[in-house]
Amino acid sequence: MLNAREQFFNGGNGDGSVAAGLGLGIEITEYGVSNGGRVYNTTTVPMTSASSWRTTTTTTNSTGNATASTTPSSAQVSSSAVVTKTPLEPVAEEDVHFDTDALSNLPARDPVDIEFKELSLTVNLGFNRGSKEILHNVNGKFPGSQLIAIMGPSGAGKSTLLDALSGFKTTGVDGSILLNGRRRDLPSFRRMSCYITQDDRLQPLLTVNENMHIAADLKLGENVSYEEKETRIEDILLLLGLYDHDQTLTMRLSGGQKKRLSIAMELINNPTVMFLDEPTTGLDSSSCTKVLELLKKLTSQGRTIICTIHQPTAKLFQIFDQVYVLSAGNCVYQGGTEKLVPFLQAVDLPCPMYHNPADYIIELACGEYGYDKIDTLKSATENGSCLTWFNNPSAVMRAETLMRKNPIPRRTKTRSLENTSYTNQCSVLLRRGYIKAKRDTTMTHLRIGVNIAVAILFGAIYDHTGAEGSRVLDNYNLLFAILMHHSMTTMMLTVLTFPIEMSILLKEHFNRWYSLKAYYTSMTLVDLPISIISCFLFTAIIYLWSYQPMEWVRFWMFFAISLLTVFVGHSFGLMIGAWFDVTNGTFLAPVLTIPQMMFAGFGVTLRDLPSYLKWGSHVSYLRYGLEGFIAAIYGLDRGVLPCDEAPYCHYRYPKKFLEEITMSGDQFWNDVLALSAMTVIFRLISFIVLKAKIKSVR
Ligand SMILES: Nc1ncnc2c1ncn2[C@@H]1O[C@H](COP(=O)(O)OP(=O)(O)OP(=O)(O)O)[C@@H](O)[C@H]1O
Repeated sequence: MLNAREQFFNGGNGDGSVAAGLGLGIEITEYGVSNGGRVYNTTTVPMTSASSWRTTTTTTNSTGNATASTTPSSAQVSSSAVVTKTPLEPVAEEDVHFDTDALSNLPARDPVDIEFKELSLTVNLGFNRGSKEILHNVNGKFPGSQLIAIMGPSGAGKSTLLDALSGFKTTGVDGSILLNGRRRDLPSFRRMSCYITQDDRLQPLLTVNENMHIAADLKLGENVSYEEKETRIEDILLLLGLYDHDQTLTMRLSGGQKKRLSIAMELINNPTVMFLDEPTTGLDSSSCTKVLELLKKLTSQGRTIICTIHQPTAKLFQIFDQVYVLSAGNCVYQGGTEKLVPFLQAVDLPCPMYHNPADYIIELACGEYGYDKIDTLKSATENGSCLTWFNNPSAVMRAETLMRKNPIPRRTKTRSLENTSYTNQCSVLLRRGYIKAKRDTTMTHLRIGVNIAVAILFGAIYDHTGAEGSRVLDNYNLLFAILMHHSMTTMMLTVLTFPIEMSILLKEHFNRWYSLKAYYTSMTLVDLPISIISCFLFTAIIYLWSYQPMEWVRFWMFFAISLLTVFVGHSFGLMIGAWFDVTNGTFLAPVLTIPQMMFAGFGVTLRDLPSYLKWGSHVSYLRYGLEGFIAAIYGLDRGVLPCDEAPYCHYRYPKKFLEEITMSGDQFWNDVLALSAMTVIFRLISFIVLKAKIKSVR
């Protein structure tokens, strides 16, 4: 005899037969018995073709958890198996193929039961605005090896609950979270779990295969052989239907493929608990089904998978084992998906005919049928404490039983959360950075191209200014323009691109791929060659074209100041990019550069600055850059300048020019020191800001 849920989703009549609706669809009727009464619920699922049926065999394991396997064959019925039928998607040529055999190569995990009691989460609303409680003492139990959906209307607190359970959010969290009956030890829990964000934070310029290898090298480390990593990657790609796309750039993948790649990358170290924030958002119904079916398969090996989902269709809803529904931070239902209709009947809020129960409970949770109904549901579920509506309530183990059944988890000696050493992390991240840089049209190609183009433009405008005594002021303008170019281009590029990188950093760092220190070191090192190459090309072109003094020592001094200005600009941009989002960053970067220009000694000489503003010139990196350029071009006792273009040559003697701009031309090493110190200070601040940012989102 089919149970209520199976009949609801299959349209079966209790004997395995299906009520078909003459090609338009199938009418599905669910009925369950609760409190002595019948619950009726019908819905219509469109049917693509009469022949497209797949048989799902649902077996019940010893813990009462349902496991499902899908075959395209005709029904197989055994005493312990219930045969259900679901419409099969038309198989397109490029349709995804999940190789379930590959699943058997992934080591199974010991299931972990998650329980939370009186869980509340309060956020600070900012200075003088007080705080707000988002989760209100909710309770719940997520048994191991199950696919669990956290549902609820928008703003109900789904993501917040997921954040609290995964340990992504720790500030303002109150109450207890138990793993197999014991209080959660966050570091060990983070070692066994992963969090997959709603937006696919993937490296777009790497292929699927490269992304997988980087993840494997970061998560499995040097001790696992290449062959072993390769086998695991192959298995996961086969399992997730990505094997045929392993040479495709991630940015060219479809939404569903990106989602599967996010899952694939986290599967490499085989987590026991997986948290997914809205894995189906932005996907078409077929991709949604594929992603959820895949997750369901993963639970069969002991993994507990918890995802938030907005409002699943009837077809998607049936894939979940258990559902947890929130309304304004309170639990309004917890239990098996098949028990939802009987539950609603039991609380006297029967699901109307032709209504998807998932839709109906959300409507109730939204308060569409009155806010008193929310209170009714909340008290019926005892804010998540009630286990009556679980698929198999008698199989749900109490915390004490779980504690006795599961040994005390081993404590690891290492304090570090990452699986591999700092040097391994740096070398893998450097490799990833190198691949990205090679393909990055903005940070590499455009940057080098812009440097060449601007150098040519400046060269054409300031042709010969470096050698001609009558054009010293033009040359001075050129030096300042070069300075602005070096600082602004790198700064703005960083301000615009770093926030995107930041979101990937947050995800990967939380999932323990690498430490912030390793990330920062590799990021700094990856940028070095690009900065040096683009700066050298620029310097060579402009130096020759504008006829600056043909002395090697002056050339290298000029190049050194240019490069240091690039480093300061990059570090300054990084500081702003780490602190602010793109909008605020693009506004602030130029705004903060203007005072630096004012204090550079270019418009107003350093001598003429009001005494109370003199400090400004000491903190302006443009001042040190300009002074360094002047030392390189007009310092070192440069001789008399030729004056071929004009009869009157005011600055024939460079010393006179130096006097007028109140620069001595012998401060080169001080300027180098000041620029280097500023680079280090800005880098240090950026690191601290990044660290604080990572902490603050939690
Ligand atoms: N840091 C915060 N400061 C203030 N309010 C917050 C903060 N974080 C979350 N909230 C509020 O908490 C409530 C729950 O947010 P949450 O993102 O968990 O909802 P959700 O159910 O996941 O919604 P959605 O489905 O729309 O993503 C919302 O009203 C949200 O505005």
